Amino acid sequence: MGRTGVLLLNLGGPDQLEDVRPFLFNLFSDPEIIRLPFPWLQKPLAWIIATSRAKKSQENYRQIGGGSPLRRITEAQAQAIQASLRQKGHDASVYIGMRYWHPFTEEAIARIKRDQIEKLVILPLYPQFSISTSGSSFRLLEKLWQEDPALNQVEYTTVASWYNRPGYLQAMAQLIAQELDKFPNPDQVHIFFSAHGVPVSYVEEAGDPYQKEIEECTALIMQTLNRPNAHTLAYQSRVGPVEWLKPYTEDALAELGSQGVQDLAIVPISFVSEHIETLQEIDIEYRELAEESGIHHFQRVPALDTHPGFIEDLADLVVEALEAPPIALSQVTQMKKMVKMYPQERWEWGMTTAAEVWNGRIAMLGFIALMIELLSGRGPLHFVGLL
Ligand SMILES: C=CC1=C(C)c2cc3[nH]c(cc4nc(cc5[nH]c(cc1n2)c(C)c5CCC(=O)O)C(CCC(=O)O)=C4C)c(C)c3C=C
Ligand SMILES: [Fe+2]
Ligand SMILES: [Fe+2]
Repeated sequence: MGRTGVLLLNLGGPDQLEDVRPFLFNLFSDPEIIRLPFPWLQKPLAWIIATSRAKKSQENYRQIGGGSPLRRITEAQAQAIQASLRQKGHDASVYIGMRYWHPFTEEAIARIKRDQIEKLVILPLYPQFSISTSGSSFRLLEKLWQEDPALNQVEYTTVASWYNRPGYLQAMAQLIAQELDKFPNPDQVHIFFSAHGVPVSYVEEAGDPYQKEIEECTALIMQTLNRPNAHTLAYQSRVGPVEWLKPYTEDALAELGSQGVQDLAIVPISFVSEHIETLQEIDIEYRELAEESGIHHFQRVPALDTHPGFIEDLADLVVEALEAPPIALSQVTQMKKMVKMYPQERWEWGMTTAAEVWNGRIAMLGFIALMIELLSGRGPLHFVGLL
């Protein structure tokens, strides 16, 4: 067998406060994160949102030590997977490809080429598939493959999602059980699954399987845990004025508090590492909100990070993927049936030339209004909290 590699895909996060604004710019420049009918608007809008959000976001990163721990944790996960693969007799090199910050996916691909990797497993570190996460990274890789004929020499396979793996479910159940057992009455504790949200339109219009996979994952974890506790699933980290998946975490916490729930264990479910949304949003903001709502005992279940059972399961997943027939990047997006990734075939309201002209005029007016709002500090986007 030739040289083997594993490419771990992840989001990336700012290493220091100065990185926050360019990191946000990269994130909002991604059409899978903000979907605009006019590609030429993408970068100016990304610049505006990144610039206006940077201060608030920097403050959040300051509260967790001045940067994201994501790179450090992902590197530890990569090393642990590599070591586990070696123990299983597979001499593979593990690479990290982040979508919005260093080490970028492009850098990982350059290393893979330099090391003359012949067989590659592409493995997102997101248990569930979303257009906005794994989908965005797959799309970028598709583009890199199209642009560089040398990559055709790499025989690769792709893993779309893996939220139903027994080893992952057991590791999650074990971490939850450990947290429940810290309470005086473990069976009375309400288990609160908090998933990262996405806009409703991703699921209902674009066919993102994310919500379905999150719901199935929650049910499977509860089944594996095999305890009598009540549980809730809600969605956190909403950005912008559009409707996101509901219930929102803040509303569901307030509702449970008003129902008299006092003991609660919150489980971050869409991400396998500690990051800004566990360390800041849950540990600081939601904790405060829960306490105000009367939930006096609020424990957060830690992220998996380098949990040995979890790492071993990912290493097994890599071995299985190497032995199974290869899955192409294009197949992965088709497998998630109906998923329409940007650019969409044609926007309904852009079918006629007249409509195109009007769409352009409206977009230009919107852009001017946005600039005025940014300069004046007043306007509808400030009102709804986006700026
Ligand atoms: C599975 C997890 C994630 C989904 C789904 C997701 C969708 C999504 N995110 C934004 C906007 C932002 N995300 C930000 C940070 C961030 N997002 C995830 C995970 C998912 N995002 C993680 C792990 C992180 C943190 C990385 C780190 O630094 O530790 C941010 C920046 C932080 C902030 O300013 O709040 C934004 C903005 C959208 C719009 C979206 C779906 C469309
Ligand atoms: Fe996000
Ligand atoms: Fe957030």
